[in-house]
Amino acid sequence: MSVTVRVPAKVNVQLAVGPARPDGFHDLANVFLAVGLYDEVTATPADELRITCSGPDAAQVPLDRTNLAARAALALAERYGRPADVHLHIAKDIPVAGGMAGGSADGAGALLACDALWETGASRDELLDICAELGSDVPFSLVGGAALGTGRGEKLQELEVGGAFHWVFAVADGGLSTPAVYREFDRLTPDAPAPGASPALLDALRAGDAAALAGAVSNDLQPAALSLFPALADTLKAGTAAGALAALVSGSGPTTAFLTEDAEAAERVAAALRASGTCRAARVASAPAQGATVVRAALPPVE
Ligand SMILES: C[C@@](CO)(OP(=O)(O)O)[C@H](O)COP(=O)(O)OP(=O)(O)OC[C@H]1O[C@@H](n2ccc(N)nc2=O)[C@H](O)[C@@H]1O
Ligand SMILES: Nc1ncnc2c1ncn2[C@@H]1O[C@H](COP(=O)(O)OP(=O)(O)O)[C@@H](O)[C@H]1O
Repeated sequence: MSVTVRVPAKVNVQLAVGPARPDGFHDLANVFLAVGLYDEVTATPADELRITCSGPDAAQVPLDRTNLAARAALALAERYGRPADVHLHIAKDIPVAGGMAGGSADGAGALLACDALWETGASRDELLDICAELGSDVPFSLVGGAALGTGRGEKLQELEVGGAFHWVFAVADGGLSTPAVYREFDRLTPDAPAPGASPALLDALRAGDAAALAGAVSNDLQPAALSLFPALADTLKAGTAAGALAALVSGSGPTTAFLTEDAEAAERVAAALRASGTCRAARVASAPAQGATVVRAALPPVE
């Protein structure tokens, strides 16, 4: 038996960041939107825990127990007092270290896949608790759609979305470390106010209104990401010049995100970004996307 789970990437349409807390994390008003770029995690019984990864960025993914998929399997196995005897294969399509929560997606995907394979009977709330232990963004990868994350981003309130939004993601050459971007935020923003969600942004999501959403998106980590990766300013300019309604850094970056009017506009902006030479790749995706979902449960092939 093997189980395959598909998990989406995310963009933060609002990322409001407060001051550093005593535990080193930052309180957030983090409006997550799941987008249609996916990793797939397949769990198959094995003698011991083993991680493999395929895809263009596979070489950048750790295959040891620091991999979020491995940590998810170990956490679930520990909770249910059983061995984590599973092979997890990650088919990776989400850019690595790009601010699109690819590692978090694999953590949520592995958790759901192992849960189905081991038939633990864990409740949704139990799975969400394990996700929150794995990382601030992991609960959202399980839930998908759109949600407001408060606390360090792990406390979720699901949001209504009234229509499809069409995005382009420009993948940068290189990655950014999330802790380094938060540290740069602290340096640049010594008096950060308490974060709050924007009512105009929540209205725009509810209405499915791309122009209104474009006027309301914001990312408090963007100045920090630009400070550490100044070339991103050229990518943002190229997408804006090509007609994007809004251009912003995705989360801690360095992937940049462009909101467009419709699917055709997204293809035009993606082509212009590719031609601009300011990014490694440009990917089109629509939102909202479904959270972690079992897409296949199959018996092994007969030998
Ligand atoms: C910035 C965001 C926006 O959604 O995502 P990415 O752009 O990295 O994908 C998140 O806040 C990243 O969440 P995630 O990547 O899960 O972070 P974690 O593993 O929990 O924490 C990694 C490190 O990021 C910093 N961190 C994270 C979350 C938070 N609310 N405050 C923080 O200061 C801390 O330095 C922490 O040690
Ligand atoms: N399954 C995974 N996929 C990708 N990166 C992972 C994974 N597990 C752990 N990591 C580590 O997490 C770091 C951040 O990766 P990722 O989640 O892709 O980016 P981001 O946090 O910017 O969205 C990587 O540099 C890598 O060392």
